[in-house]
Amino acid sequence: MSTAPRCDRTEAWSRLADHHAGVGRALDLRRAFAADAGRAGAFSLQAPEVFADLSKNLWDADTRALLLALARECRIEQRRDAMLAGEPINHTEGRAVLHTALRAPRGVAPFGDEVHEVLDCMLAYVEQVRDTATSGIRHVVNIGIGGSDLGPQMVVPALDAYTSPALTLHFVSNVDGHDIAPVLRRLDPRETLVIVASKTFTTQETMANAAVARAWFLAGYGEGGEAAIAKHFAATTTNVAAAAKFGITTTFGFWDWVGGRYSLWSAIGLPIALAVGAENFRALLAGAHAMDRHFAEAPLEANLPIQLGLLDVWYRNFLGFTSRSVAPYHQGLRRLPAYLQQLEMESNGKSVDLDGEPLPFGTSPVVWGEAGTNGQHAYFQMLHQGTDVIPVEFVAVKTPCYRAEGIADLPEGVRAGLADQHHKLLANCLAQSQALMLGKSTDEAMGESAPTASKALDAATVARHRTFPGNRPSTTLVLDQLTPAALGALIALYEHRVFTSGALWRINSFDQWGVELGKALCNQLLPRFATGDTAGLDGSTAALLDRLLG
Ligand SMILES: O=P(O)(O)OC[C@H]1O[C@](O)(CO)[C@@H](O)[C@@H]1O
Repeated sequence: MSTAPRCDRTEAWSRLADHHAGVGRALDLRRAFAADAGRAGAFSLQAPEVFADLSKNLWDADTRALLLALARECRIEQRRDAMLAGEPINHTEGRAVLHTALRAPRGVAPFGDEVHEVLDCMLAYVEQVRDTATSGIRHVVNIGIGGSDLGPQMVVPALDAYTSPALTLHFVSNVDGHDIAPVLRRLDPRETLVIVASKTFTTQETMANAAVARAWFLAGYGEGGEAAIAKHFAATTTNVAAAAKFGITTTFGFWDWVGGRYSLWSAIGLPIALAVGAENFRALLAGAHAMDRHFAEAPLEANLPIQLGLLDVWYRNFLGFTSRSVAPYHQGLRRLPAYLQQLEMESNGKSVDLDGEPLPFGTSPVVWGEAGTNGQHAYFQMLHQGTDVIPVEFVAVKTPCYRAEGIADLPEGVRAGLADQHHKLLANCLAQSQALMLGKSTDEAMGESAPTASKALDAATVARHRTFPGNRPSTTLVLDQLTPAALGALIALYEHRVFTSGALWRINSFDQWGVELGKALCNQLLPRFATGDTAGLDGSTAALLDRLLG
């Protein structure tokens, strides 16, 4: 276990506290930009595939220098290297954390051969299935939850431009039958491949859905159904024996050193590879690997994941911000906030350090968001004028990319309309970060006409309602295009950023004991749904059970 100090026990932490008490908490972005024409450049970083404008954040050169000193005192580089070398840094489960090995070129990483054997095998299978004229498969249903669902569910629409029109992907995760029933209702078992994705192959939701899918398949397939399961079901799991017991013979394995929320690069990525093909899946891995190299090799001053992680610590522990909103201005990235919720909140939602000592400071922020511009018409009101300051992370993509067969045939007028929409999208993205920062003073509001304001109110009252405090921080990440490589790099960037804040907080970012209690209580409650027995339950749970069964 790392002996590196916890962030709050370092000299840099005390210096940051002093800095915060002085200029650090009073930084005004408008004044900072006015005083420094070079601020945008000084606080921008280029990492592989991802450019980051960090200049609209509430920090200055001193803040950044102190945060970098904090990172060094917490031995961030040694801790990173320990992870990359395969040391068992997930000490509560005695496991290494080696998702980076899944995207390293052959021969480079620990376990490289084994990883590439499975990858080659999986991608050969992918190409067979994608030859739909021969395979007869037109639909793929991925059954999995959490890390066995969110990654593929986020990546497949993001890479829509690269997907095959011959295969349609469906995702089922919830134990609620309202998830699987509408999916299966529309499908023909003879044209369907069901993937049962579960690291453990014991997860209640996934096992229940897999059993329903199996029953649906056998009922719909008719004669020869049992034998056809070999062709129409595949499993992605570390528990190959359990998959075999379920009756699945096509299995792609992975290893206990791949955390569920870090697993889209492993066999759990099978639905992604089926959607975009082997070459594009390899490009996704290569993009992530490029970001891994950046994380491993760039000096801290130029290291984007580390700087993002440091900003997260600054915001959470010094400025007291409890949440961060993610606004991808690309409809294909609409599931990115949900994906990041698991990545960050399951990793860093911890309240004891590596030694099990309670932490005296906050850890994971709430991560939430929605694709722009949709979020603007929902919760951005609160971001601009609410009482809480919530840093926003914008993701913008310079060049749009549509699935060729859909767009090339479209009339010129439609294509011109799409190009115009893209500029509107990007203008909205920039305008939101500008508005958050610039705000609008009451005097400015007084000077403007407000034709829709009630005539019953005096001008000063109306102006106070139309005032924006401004000085609200944001980061803007820019990708040139949402290619498989760019998406791989973006996801890896987030993984390493979560590692960085977790390492400074000296927590184990790679276990998830917090999900266990609810699972155990659910298993205790379940038999009561058959018997109606409420004996020994707390009053609320007993009354709710009665109501649900009555
Ligand atoms: O892949 P499995 O084993 O079905 O687990 C699914 C998910 O359940 C969790 O264990 C808890 O939510 C996640 O960490 C994991 O991604």
